[in-house]
Amino acid sequence: MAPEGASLPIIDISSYVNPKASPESRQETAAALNRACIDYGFFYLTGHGIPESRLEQVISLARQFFALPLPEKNKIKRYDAGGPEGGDGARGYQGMGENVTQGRQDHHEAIDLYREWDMQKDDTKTPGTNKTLQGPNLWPEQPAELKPVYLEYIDQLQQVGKALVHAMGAALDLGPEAAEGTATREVEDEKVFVRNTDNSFWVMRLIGYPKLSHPAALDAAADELSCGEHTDYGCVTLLLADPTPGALQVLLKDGTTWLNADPIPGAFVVNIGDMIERWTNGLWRSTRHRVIHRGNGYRVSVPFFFEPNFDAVVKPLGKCVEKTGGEPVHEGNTYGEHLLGKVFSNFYG
Ligand SMILES: O=C(O)CCC(=O)C(=O)O
Ligand SMILES: [Fe+2]
Repeated sequence: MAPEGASLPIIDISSYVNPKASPESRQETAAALNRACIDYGFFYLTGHGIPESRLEQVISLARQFFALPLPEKNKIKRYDAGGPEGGDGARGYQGMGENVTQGRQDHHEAIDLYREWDMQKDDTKTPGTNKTLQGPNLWPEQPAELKPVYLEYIDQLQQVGKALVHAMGAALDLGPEAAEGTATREVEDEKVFVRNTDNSFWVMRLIGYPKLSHPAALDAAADELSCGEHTDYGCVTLLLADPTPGALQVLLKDGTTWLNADPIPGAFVVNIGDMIERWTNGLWRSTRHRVIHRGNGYRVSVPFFFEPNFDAVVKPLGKCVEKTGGEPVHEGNTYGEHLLGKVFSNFYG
């Protein structure tokens, strides 16, 4: 385990949320962010402007949903794409143990929400069925406030995501924003991530973790995992979790030390995903993490995955290739292709 008292860095993003902030304050934020991304790939995010009361409401509504009887939760069950139930293989409620990471069952249940499909639909399907990801979100009827509160929260999160990826572009020293009219999606200036996420194909998971019946001793490999070891496959994750300590653990760069990422009230736990690792040509790594819920209560977390646009081409940025020795780690493909590959392999399969 990590030395007692060790903790992830804290990044205050207010200088990028506030349009009037000084260049000096932005520079300071960008420098701190660069260090956090190099050293950890994980950090706490404060100064985002979403009130703590809203964060508490989001957790409480998710908790109320998971406390419902199973038949009620199964009203929004996720079904395979193309089937008679009208599922799209991705959206909806997933029961306990359906999620698999590295071939092992995870001990959690979840609702998965995605950006609504606003691109052309594949019309080669049988009428009344959906292609993968092309169905509507399945919102629970109960609790009734969940949908309106979450829709507003998702709008707020996208603003935070935008400020954060802007700061990331600055932290990589990609250069000032290109002149208006010349800034296409391919231009690699400090706004490159902002433009390639301006129609973010975001994902949100509401996750419920019951108490494990055979949790491992603190240092041992776990018998039962709440969520197995993985990296996140997208851009940046803004995680909101209830106060349960000791559940989320982050693997430090030494490759052996697990650090508890215990929640700080009002802050998000943020981590970078595989798309940022690819864009930065490995300068910033997506960090491995896992969940082993050893407490007695029922733990709730709500990660928001702020992802690239579905059609964004994600390939190593020239400046990052230069800084890392000149060999690109990937030839590039669209985020949509990458995501579909994940959906078909049960994500962390
Ligand atoms: O519940 C958590 O703390 C983290 C969940 C997670 O890592 C994920 O959903 O990718
Ligand atoms: Fe994760």
